Amino acid sequence: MNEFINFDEISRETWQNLYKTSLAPLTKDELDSIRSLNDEISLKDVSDVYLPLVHLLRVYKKNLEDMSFTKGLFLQKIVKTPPLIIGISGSVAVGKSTTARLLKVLLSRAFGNTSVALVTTDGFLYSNKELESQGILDQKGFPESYDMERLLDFLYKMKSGQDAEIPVYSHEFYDIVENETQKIANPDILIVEGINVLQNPDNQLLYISDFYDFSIYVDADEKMIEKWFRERFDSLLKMAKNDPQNFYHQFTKLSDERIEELISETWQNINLRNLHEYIEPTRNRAEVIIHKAAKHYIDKLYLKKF
Ligand SMILES: Nc1ncnc2c1ncn2[C@@H]1O[C@H](COP(=O)(O)OP(=O)(O)OP(=O)(O)O)[C@@H](O)[C@H]1O
Ligand SMILES: CC(C)(CO)[C@@H](O)C(=O)NCCC(=O)O
Repeated sequence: MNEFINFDEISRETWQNLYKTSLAPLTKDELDSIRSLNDEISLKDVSDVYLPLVHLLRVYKKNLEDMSFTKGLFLQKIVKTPPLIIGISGSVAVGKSTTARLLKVLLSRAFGNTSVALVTTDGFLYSNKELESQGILDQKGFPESYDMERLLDFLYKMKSGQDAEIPVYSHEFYDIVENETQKIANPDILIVEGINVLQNPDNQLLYISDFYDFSIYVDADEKMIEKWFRERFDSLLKMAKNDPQNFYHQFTKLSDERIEELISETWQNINLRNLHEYIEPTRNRAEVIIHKAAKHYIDKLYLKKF
């Protein structure tokens, strides 16, 4: 069966005209804050693709508020609207965190007086020490490398209006950071970004996907994603050159051939395998698939029909 049978394929040209009216242009401060996230982000993408997406999210948010109100009427009590939870998934290095950070800026702008929090599921990876003791350090990113129960518990707390503290992962240290946590205090909107956002572990009473009100899968041709993975690896090496604390520092002393081998092995045996086996199979659970072509240019989107 066609995987996209349940989706409308929408070209960028059609999408950008779906909601053009009454969008105020971005202010200089907003443009600066977007550029500071990643100075490569195309501002044309922001106005053509992300602003209509924010409008669609407004519809989902309103729907959630209406539902809480109506439920309250039925139960004859005040039901507080839970936070709108948005999941963002896709391959390693496809651009999930950049998309998530951009969306955070745009949602804060679009919904005045609304707190928007962003977390990455990287924080729910087991520490290197734990992965090593289970003999699965080379499977970082695979389902068994995450504490999914803790992630579920966190999402449950968020939906029930409680505060939470979660662990922090550092790409530079390649590990969970000891004695550091991220505090999340009862936001109105929560963005959860990670490769496993749409994965449902077996034998759980609660499904992770039950917590999302909206979900996005960032997609691209795998040759393209490999290119972005390689570019990011290069920039991590550059950043690590003069920093012996950085995990990537050890690689800066290797020959170009050895580095090439290392990148190819990591991509082929870990990240690409993970994409094929565990990440891509969750793609059709998303509400929206954002498809990127060369240079991160968004060429089309898929919107779930029902
Ligand atoms: N819209 C964009 N425009 C230009 N460059 C981008 C864009 N999105 C991502 N990138 C670049 O692509 C690379 C991967 O992006 P990012 O770190 O956001 O990916 P990710 O999916 O969150 O990766 P991971 O799962 O490993 O954390 C980075 O080098 C980033 O600078
Ligand atoms: C932390 C994850 C799992 C996800 O962001 C990923 O970036 C990662 O580190 N994967 C392991 C293989 C690698 O080093 O790319």
